[in-house]
Amino acid sequence: EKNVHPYWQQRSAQKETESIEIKISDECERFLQYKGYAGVQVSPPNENLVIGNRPWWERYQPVSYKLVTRSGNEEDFLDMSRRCNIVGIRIYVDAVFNHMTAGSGIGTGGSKAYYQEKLYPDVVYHRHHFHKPCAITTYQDAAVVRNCQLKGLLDLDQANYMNHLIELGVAGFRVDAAKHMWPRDLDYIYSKLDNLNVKFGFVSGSRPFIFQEVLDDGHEAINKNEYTRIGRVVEFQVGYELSNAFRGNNKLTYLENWGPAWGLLNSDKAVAFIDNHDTQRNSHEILTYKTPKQYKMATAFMLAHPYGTTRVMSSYEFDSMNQGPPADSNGNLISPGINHDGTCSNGYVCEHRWRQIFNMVEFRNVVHGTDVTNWWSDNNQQIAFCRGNKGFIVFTNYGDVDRTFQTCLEPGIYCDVISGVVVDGKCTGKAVSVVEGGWAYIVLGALEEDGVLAIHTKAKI
Ligand SMILES: O=C(/C=C/c1ccc(O)c(O)c1)N[C@@H](Cc1ccc(O)cc1)C(=O)NCCCOc1c(-c2ccc(O)c(O)c2)oc2cc(O)cc(O)c2c1=O
Repeated sequence: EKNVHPYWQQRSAQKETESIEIKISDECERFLQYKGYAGVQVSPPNENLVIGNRPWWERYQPVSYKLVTRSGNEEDFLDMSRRCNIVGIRIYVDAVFNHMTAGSGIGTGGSKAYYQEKLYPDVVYHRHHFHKPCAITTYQDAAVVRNCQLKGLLDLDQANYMNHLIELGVAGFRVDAAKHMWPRDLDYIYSKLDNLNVKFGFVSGSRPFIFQEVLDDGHEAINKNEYTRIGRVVEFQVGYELSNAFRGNNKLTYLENWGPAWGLLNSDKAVAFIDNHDTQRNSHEILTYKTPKQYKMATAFMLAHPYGTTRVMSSYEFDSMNQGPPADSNGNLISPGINHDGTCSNGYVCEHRWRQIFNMVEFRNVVHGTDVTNWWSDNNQQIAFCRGNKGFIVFTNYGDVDRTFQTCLEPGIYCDVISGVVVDGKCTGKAVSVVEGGWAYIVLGALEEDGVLAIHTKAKI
């Protein structure tokens, strides 16, 4: 609280009535800034259709671009943007502008929108703005995928919504359903976007960071490479292939050439991630918090490897019966509580607060700019590698590791940042002794809580 203006101290005093967006402000100040996170991607902040049982996907049914949802209103959004940017945490908005909700009788919008007649009084659209209604009957014809309605959703394009968010201090956008929009249309929209707002600490002339959701399993007419010229693309293959490997369906040793050799986009064009809001609920292959050991190993590998700009998921618990966010009987969202051990309560998973994950965020920051060197494997399910002379990591997905490794590090005692943290110059988890020449004897049992051990120069005691 020491470096927070009294206004904000008074604000954060209001506990229970706080919106989700205010809670994100709190999290930026009390946690994210100290763990080396660079930003937060927030759920669509624009008004959405209210659907009876509040499914998670109602947030992807736009009714207007008014910044009012169950997560908060425009004032809350500005509070979040100000307080997070002050401590160096950027805000990225999940922008849904391919379509408006078709309503189609599945809900009631707050702004008197008339979906069937396609009149949205709170936005500038009218009938002639919409594509002729045709259903997406195939993903093998690019024109159909882009010109027809996605499952009854209405098509539109639009940029002033994003400029309003840029004015409020947003650093960039996840472009939802980009696959359903022509690259040239998106290029035109992006060209209309303002530079980032210097009042929030951005360097003058900075451009919004754009990352486009293009669900491309490699078997459809539309190819993710069509979008890399105009912005970054979220690389689903990262989550797919790392889930496959750490589930034991592929040998870890094959990860030696991880990157474009695996069919992945070039590193500077990719946003790498394991799971997202959609794959958590609709993919059976991609790992989630529900398989914690493998999930942490896949996330650790993604963060330890230089590939891409990485995104960590932070979830709330769900099951097939209740896929939506924690809410009370009136539908008001319940915010996460923070337990004494730093984990979240009230039905939130908060993977970003798991020690093995936030410590690997620090690992990634410490080794930034170095290459993967000294790759080792047992030709099967055990691998290890250095990142320059800054970090070393070892994985076992089968069998015990019990041997000496070249860690590429200076001699000394290093704390394993997976099994513990460094507190007052001591390791709460394992300690690794590196001798002259960088050699260290390391034990990592197959049955331990985590199948990873990682050390780096900032964890030296
Ligand atoms: O399951 C869902 C929502 C899924 C979804 C939502 C946001 C995403 O970012 C996403 O990737 C998926 N929606 C449910 C319910 C629904 C919603 C709208 C509707 O008109 C009909 C039904 C559903 O069963 N959807 C049909 C299968 C999922 O088809 C959707 C896809 C989608 C799926 C696979 C693809 O290869 C692809 O290119 C797009 O993207 C959306 C994006 C949206 O912004 C809003 C949507 O409704 C959807 C969306 O329905």
